[in-house]
Amino acid sequence: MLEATAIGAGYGRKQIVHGVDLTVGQGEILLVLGHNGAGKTTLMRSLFGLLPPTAGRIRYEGRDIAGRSPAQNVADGIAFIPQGHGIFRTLSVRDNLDLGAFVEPDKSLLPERLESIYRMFPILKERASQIGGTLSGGQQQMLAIGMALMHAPRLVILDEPSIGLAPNLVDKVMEAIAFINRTMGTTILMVEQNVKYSLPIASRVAVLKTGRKIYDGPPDPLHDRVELMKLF
Ligand SMILES: Nc1ncnc2c1ncn2[C@@H]1O[C@H](COP(=O)(O)OP(=O)(O)OP(=O)(O)O)[C@@H](O)[C@H]1O
Repeated sequence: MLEATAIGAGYGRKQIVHGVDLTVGQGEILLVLGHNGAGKTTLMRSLFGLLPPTAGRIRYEGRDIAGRSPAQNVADGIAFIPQGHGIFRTLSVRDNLDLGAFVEPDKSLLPERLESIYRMFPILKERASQIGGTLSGGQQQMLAIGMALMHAPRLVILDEPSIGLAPNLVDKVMEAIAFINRTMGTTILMVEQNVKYSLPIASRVAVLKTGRKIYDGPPDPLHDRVELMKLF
């Protein structure tokens, strides 16, 4: 579904990502691991169009998308959920969800979509009129995912959805991501630091180290702590 080849990215003259190849197959959950500062966020931002890559090619569903704007990518079925959720903190839960649907041209699809999100995250229905910024961290993450789902993306890019969450909430967020993947067929590209909770839901894993990919393969070998440590 997504095929990035020899991606380079950075800030000004500071090159952060060096020649990374990354493919995400239709229906996969690709987990991107790596220590702090490895360049995971920089890579995701460049794939989504927030930071134009300095090198390489990005193909999505067979089309070249390098250089496209985030708005064009959203309209083409890609959602990006940034670190720290990216919700509108001063707006209500319902208003956030409505804004998530902003790019959907067929508004008649929205009531059913909203109901399915409420079924998935009943807390969002209970708190529909509450101001987003007053939700707990876990609830804000659910809202960010709900907003993304309002435009029925085919590919969701998530940047560290577990950050700042208590372990029981991390578990719930991972469960929700796996559920969306399984029931809606949504392809997931997810950056995480929390190996314990993210590895069990991954179909494949890529590990970045100082801007280079050093592992790309099945999650199974990484359940072995010694193998995992070799990569960090
Ligand atoms: N806007 C920016 N301007 C300049 N340098 C930046 C910018 N954003 C990130 N960097 C640098 O790029 C490097 C990689 O950062 P990045 O956020 O991509 O890593 P990461 O793997 O996502 O780390 P973390 O897991 O801590 O979020 C770091 O050295 C960081 O300081």
